[in-house]
Amino acid sequence: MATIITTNPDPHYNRLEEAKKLDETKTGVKGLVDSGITIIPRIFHNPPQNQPIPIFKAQNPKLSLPIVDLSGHRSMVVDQIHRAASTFGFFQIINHGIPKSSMDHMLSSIKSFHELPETTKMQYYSRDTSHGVTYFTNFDLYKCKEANWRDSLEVHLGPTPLEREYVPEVCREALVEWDGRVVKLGEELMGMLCEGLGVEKERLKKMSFFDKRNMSGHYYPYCPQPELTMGLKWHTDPVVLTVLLVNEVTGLQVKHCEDWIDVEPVPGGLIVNIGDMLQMISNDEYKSVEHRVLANPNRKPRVSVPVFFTSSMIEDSYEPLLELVSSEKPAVYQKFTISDFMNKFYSEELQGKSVMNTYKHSNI
Ligand SMILES: O=C(O)CCC(=O)C(=O)O
Ligand SMILES: [Fe+2]
Repeated sequence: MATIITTNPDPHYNRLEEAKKLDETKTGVKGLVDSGITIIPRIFHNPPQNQPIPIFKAQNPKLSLPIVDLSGHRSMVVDQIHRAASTFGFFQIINHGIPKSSMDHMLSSIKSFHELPETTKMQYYSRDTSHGVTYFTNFDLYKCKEANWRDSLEVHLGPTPLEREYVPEVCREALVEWDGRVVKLGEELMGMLCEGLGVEKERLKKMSFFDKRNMSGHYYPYCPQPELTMGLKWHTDPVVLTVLLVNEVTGLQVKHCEDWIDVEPVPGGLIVNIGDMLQMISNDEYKSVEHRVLANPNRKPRVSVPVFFTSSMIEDSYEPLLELVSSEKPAVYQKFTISDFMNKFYSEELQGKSVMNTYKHSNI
């Protein structure tokens, strides 16, 4: 029989009660910090083997993510993006056409939301996403083994038009503007990613593979014991593509050849990463790569704003594109629907790549 390793020697620790207690404060992790705690609750403790060691240092400081200058010659840009997406699964882009002022406005609006007076912010706290706007801590709080030191505001932007009245006023204007800009950029990136694969972008459009977008406004407050927990545990994104805006507080790490590498955000740049669904339909040509965020040891909060692109046709079947399948490179994945994929994703805690792997053909 397998030995069950428990890191919980405290007989009084009750995970569910601790989760409930945190949830009922409706002020998330930031609320804990504001209450002046210096010892983090047990629910945030990672087992020693999952704690980031050496703390705050990547294992391979010499490696860094490719930086792609979108103002370069198109064929060169397509080639660079193709290479980055097939290896790191992550890259940074500069000269992407979104003004710095718009990026700063988006980041400061998300920061302002999380720093609203508790009584105002609490009104948005919920685990019900039906209005398309929710503020919460740890979407998988009741399922995860250990919680992350992070709070989030989640907004469903499209294709169903955003219900503006549900969006907190402090970030409404910035968000609507960001959405408009990021949709254009996402389309442009997807076009180049398709070109790199030799696939017509119209094919994906017809499949509605890229028509939906969700935004998260994450806030990683100061953590008094950052060596014991994570800002966000390692995972891959269960979407097609992610365009990520971050402030200057570092913490994001990307896995590359068994090493964790630090992402040093380029001023004015954006981070782009391939999601599981693009890896699957590209028949493993593009890679959806594991990443994580360290708990923030700085007094200054870390703010990040990913926009996740995915499909709204949740009952349609998707599979590796026929153009990318041959006798030398047979289809790696079976057909999948977004609804089945997401049900599997939400039934587990956010850790690992297990969902994508469940669709692998058994002979691969
Ligand atoms: O905060 C970050 O930089 C990354 C967030 C992320 O990976 C996610 O929300 O999926
Ligand atoms: Fe992610």
